[in-house]
Amino acid sequence: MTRRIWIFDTTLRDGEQTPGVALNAREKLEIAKQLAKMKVDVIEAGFPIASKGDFEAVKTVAENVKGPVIAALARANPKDIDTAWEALKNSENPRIHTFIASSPIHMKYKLKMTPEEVLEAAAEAVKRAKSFTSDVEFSAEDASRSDLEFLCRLFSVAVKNGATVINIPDTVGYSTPEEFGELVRVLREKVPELDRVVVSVHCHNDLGMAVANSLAAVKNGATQVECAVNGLGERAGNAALEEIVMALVTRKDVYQVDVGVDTRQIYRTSKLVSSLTGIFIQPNKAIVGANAFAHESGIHQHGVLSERSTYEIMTPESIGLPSNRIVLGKLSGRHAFMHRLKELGYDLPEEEALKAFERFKDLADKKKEVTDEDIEAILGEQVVNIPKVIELEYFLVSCGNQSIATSTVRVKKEGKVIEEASTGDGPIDATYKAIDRACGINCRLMDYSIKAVSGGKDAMGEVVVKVERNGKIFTGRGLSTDIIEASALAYVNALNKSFATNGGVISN
Ligand SMILES: CC(=O)SCCNC(=O)CCNC(=O)[C@H](O)C(C)(C)COP(=O)(O)OP(=O)(O)OC[C@H]1O[C@@H](n2cnc3c(N)ncnc32)[C@H](O)[C@@H]1OP(=O)(O)O
Ligand SMILES: CC(C)C(=O)C(=O)O
Repeated sequence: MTRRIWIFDTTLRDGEQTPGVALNAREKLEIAKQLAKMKVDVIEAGFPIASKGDFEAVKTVAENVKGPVIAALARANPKDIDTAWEALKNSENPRIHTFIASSPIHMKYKLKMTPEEVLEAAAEAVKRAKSFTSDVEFSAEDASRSDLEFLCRLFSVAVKNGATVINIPDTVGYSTPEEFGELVRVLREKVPELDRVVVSVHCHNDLGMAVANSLAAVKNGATQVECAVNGLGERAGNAALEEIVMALVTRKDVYQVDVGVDTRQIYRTSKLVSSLTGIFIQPNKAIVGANAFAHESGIHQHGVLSERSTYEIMTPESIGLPSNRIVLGKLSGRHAFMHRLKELGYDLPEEEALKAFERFKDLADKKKEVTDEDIEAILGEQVVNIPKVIELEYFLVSCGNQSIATSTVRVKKEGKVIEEASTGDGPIDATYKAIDRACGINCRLMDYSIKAVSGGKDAMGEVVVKVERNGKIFTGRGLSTDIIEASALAYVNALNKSFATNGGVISN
């Protein structure tokens, strides 16, 4: 039989210690309900002595969230413990979590207590908590920097006085995985009482090793892992719940343990926590970052499109994401582009598709991400194949709120390169007049419209113009990340259509 690991979620307690985060009772309840839906084993709802608001929040969670154990934190003193119980007492599964520091630094400078006094306070705290509930967790704060013999005595005292969960925190994220795994192993060996209780770990991420340390602890017999959604927590945060769970699930061959978490709720939980705490998730964050299941480079895209497991070690569906993402950009290749064309419903002859691919690559050089709208726009331009009697080679505009707009354009016309300049009512009018001069024509702009056809600051602008020449109206369309270029291209496109009706001849 495989060992079952308890997932103890501390998003609402240590997670709330993230600088800048404060959750009210309603927000804590919403997150707690989602954590229960995700089937975590324990929800640490808060630290009731901290404030009236946190007391109310823990009480609200305790009274309304069914399923997981609801824990509340308390220092090793009667008032904290009584207050924690007052907040928890209506829960169907209440746990008091009491703690005291055990390292020489913390005992001397912070608590100003001798080791014997700490032992005494721990024993009293656990006893008092036990008078309220059978489920009592005891933590030795800064355990990883404590004297081993003292830590063994402290844990032994806590269990003898009724603790049912013993937690070993790496409070300042100082341990390495080898050291921390060894600490768990040695404690289990030296403190026989630990056989009767849940052995828990609580790792901080100051050196970026919280998850690795927690997993090393699991390898060495820990049966509960304390963690927070999105890795929230004091300073650099706690071990990230989603990383712990997915590591245990994905590498079951290594850890050989089970968890009760419904992993398909991970993504939704992460989003909810991010939006209620206001702490944004970095795109390359493991499991829940926007890029965790996105593929941008051609070789990877080709691999994933042929067989997902080439570059995906877990499925996006397993964390509740509908699908992976093929991001089209300058590093993408033909396979991914053709695949997207098919998804968009285009079945182009190979030659056309390759032409579109070239245009896509040109655009991708100017733009971070090429969206579906960009591709639609590229194809829209390409399908209407107008002979290019004139081509815009170059333009330069100068304008400002205190100066007259001037535009210089270089146009290739019937094989010849012509440069002209003009002033105008704004940069676009000046550019259109300069193009007219270069072509030796006169036409009237009847209509002009512009819209963004994709999102973001680097959105493509699509300009549509209606131009009147010799009594006929021609529509032109231009597309670029630069709106003046889009405007000039639309105008040139309309002119080329007008020349096409005249057998490709430019006449006024
Ligand atoms: C490692 C962790 O994450 S522990 C949890 C940390 N979380 C928090 O601190 C958030 C909530 N905290 C608070 O709201 C406040 O700090 C309170 C309400 C707990 C205490 O506030 P105050 O009474 O104003 O004390 P303050 O925070 O300044 O100092 C902490 C006091 O608790 C004592 N203390 C710290 N840990 C413990 C402990 N585990 N058991 C007993 N006493 C403790 C300190 O020695 C200090 O005592 P002193 O006032 O006699 O010098
Ligand atoms: C209270 C304990 C578990 C803690 O948060 C820590 O040591 O980091």
